[in-house]
Amino acid sequence: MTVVIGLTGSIATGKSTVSKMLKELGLPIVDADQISRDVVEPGEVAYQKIVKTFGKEILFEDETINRKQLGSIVFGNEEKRKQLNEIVHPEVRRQMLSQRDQYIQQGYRGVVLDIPLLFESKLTHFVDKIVVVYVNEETQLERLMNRDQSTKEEASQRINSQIPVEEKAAMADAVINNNGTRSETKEQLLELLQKWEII
Ligand SMILES: CC(C)(COP(=O)(O)OP(=O)(O)OC[C@H]1O[C@@H](n2cnc3c(N)ncnc32)[C@H](O)[C@@H]1O)[C@@H](O)C(=O)NCCC(=O)NCCS
Ligand SMILES: Nc1ncnc2c1ncn2[C@@H]1O[C@H](COP(=O)(O)OP(=O)(O)OP(=O)(O)O)[C@@H](O)[C@H]1O
Repeated sequence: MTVVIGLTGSIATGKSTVSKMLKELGLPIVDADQISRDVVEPGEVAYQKIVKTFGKEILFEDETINRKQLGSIVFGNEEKRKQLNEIVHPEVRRQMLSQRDQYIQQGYRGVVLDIPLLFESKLTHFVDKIVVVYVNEETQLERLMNRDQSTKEEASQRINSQIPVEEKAAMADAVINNNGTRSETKEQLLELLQKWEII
C-alpha cells in the first residue's frame, strides 16, 4: 500500500526545502510548481491561451513568459488570478495525477505531491495524508523577501493570495514547524515518516 502525501504550506514556508529532504530519503516527488512551469512553455496549449488573455506585454523578447510581470498582474487582482488559474490548473492536475499513479504502480511506500495550492484548489481528495509546512508570519515575510529579492508590498500581495498558513495547519494530518533550523525540520520529518511506516 502506498501512502500519498500532500505536502503544502503557504508561500515561502519551506515546502521546497522539505520536498528536497524527502527526495534525498528516496521518495518520489510530484512537483506542482514545476509542472505549472512546463505547461506554459512556448508551443503548449496553455501558453497560447495566456498570451491571448494577458497580451504580448507579458512576454520577453524571446517570446517566453515574463513570470515576474505576469505575477505582478495576477497577485494584485483576484479576477485575473482566477483567469490564469483556469488556464493552467486543469493541465497541471492531469499531469500530477498521471505521475502519481505511475509511482503508485511502481510500488513505492510513499509518494509526495508537493502542491502549494492543495487547499485553495480543493485537491485534498488527491492524497491520503496532508502535511503542512508551517512558519510564523514574520518569518514567512522575511524569507520570501530575501529569496525573491522582493519588496514588502510584493511579498505581502503574494502571501495574501493564499489561505493563511495557520488555517492550513489546523486542517492538516501533521504540521512541520520550520521556524527553526533545517536540521530541526529534518528531525520532525523523520519522526513523522517513521510513525507512518514510510521509512
Ligand atoms: C503567476 C506566476 C507566473 C508567477 O511565477 P513565479 O515564477 O514568480 O512564481 P512561482 O510559479 O515559482 O510560484 C511561487 C509560489 O507562488 C504561489 N502561487 C503561484 N501561483 C499562485 C496562484 N495562482 N495563487 C496563489 N498563489 C500562487 C505558490 O506558493 C508558488 O509556490 C506563476 O506562479 C503561475 O503561473 N501561477 C499560476 C499557476 C499556479 O497556480 N501555480 C502554483 C501551483 S500549481
Ligand atoms: N529552516 C530554515 N532556515 C532558514 N531558511 C530556510 C529554512 N527553510 C527554508 N528556508 C529558506 O526560506 C525560503 C523559502 O523556502 P522554500 O523555497 O523551501 O519555500 P516554499 O514553501 O517552497 O516556497 P514557494 O511556495 O514559493 O514554492 C528559501 O530561501 C529557503 O532557502
